Amino acid sequence: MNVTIAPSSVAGTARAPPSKSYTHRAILAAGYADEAIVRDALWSADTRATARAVDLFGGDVDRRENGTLEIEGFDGRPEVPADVIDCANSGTTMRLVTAAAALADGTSVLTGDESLRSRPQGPLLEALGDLSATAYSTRGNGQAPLVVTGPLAGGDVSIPGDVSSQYITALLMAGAVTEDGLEIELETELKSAPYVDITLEVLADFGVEARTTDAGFAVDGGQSYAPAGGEYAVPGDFSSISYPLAAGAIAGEGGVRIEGAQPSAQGDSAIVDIVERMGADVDWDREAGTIDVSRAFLSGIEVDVEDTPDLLPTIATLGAVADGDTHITNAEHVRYKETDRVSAMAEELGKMGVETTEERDSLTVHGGSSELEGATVRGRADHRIIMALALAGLVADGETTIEGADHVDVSFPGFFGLLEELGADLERRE
Ligand SMILES: O=C(O)C1=C[C@@H](OP(=O)(O)O)[C@@H](O)[C@H](O)C1
Ligand SMILES: C=C(OP(=O)(O)O)C(=O)O
Repeated sequence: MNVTIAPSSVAGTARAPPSKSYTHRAILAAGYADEAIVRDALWSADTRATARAVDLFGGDVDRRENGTLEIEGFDGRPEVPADVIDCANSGTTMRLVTAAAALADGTSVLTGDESLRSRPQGPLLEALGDLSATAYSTRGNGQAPLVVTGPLAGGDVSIPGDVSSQYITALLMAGAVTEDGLEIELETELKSAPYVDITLEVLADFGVEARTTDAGFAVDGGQSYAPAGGEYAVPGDFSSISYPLAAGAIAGEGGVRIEGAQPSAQGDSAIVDIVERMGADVDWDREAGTIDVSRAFLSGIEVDVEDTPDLLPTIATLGAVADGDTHITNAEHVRYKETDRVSAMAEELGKMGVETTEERDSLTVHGGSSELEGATVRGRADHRIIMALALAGLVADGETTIEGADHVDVSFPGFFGLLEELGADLERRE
């Protein structure tokens, strides 16, 4: 699907979709449990991949009409899957499920789409191999397809922290049901650290204790997953909220209200502060979970995305509209996502007349020098690139066509419907 957006202003109320990160963890935690109910779950291409893995491990994820997931777990002991586990486009699924597969008494095979088969899995495979499992890449390049043979007893392991925090999440979630537990030593500084905080929060909500240590993290073995009252509810997604929030800041003449924005462990709630620092008029009522934003004159700022890699595409678009330079630093790990998002935003915004300076670890967007020009841009099969370019289309001069826009299904299936409801003038073509 291609989407063409004409210059538009936006106004009205947007409901935040449920958090993708919390949903993945809740589905898998329910899998590790005997049974659990997960309310307000995100049902998207990525979270369906995690649900499929739980099914293949011998659990059963049943989605009711109201969106509630009734999950029968595999009770800490995954079966050897009867089929290859297809993680589709989801890095979170592949990392979390690789560690779960290492608990099975036999061999699992994991694969994914072309993008996922190019992302780094090596450090996690090595960590599992250093424990009692066997884990390797079929091509010997640290990328999927992956073959994992368990079982895993637990022990001490070390792993880099600057490639993906998902390795830590994966080890902590699996470690809790090993015999001996896991002591995880970080070999390098941890990037994307708030995602491990999300994990610790979900584990605690499922009655599992894990902790930070001087060297990294630790989890005792022999624990059971069970949420209080048998139920768990997923909060709203701040990475997704970044798009209507930025739309309001650049094109929200009538003001945009976002609902479902209760505080949680998500580092990406930093987007509220970022748009405010750029000069937008923002009011976040944390108790009510509402954010009100309206259009204002924006100025470029410096933003460190070490903790918040998924915000880079949104910040790049905000920087393109703002006056002056927006300097996005600590961004190397943003190159290991569905696409190399640093280059992708530099190149696609470049087609719209925006000048950028790209370095290995940073992106500077030289905003405000001239008006954005409508252009045909490539979505690069990356949901966040597509959504960030759609924002640019709201304020560009002339029409902007985003090729391959269907991939928003990965994290925000209702994205274009929501933009339309807010008043955006857009057309979909199959
Ligand atoms: O654990 C998670 O839910 C995620 C962790 C982050 O990845 P990295 O830890 O690989 O940076 C983030 O980019 C991804 O969208 C979701
Ligand atoms: C990088 C992302 O997710 P994942 O790592 O799960 O593919 C994302 O949602 O931006």
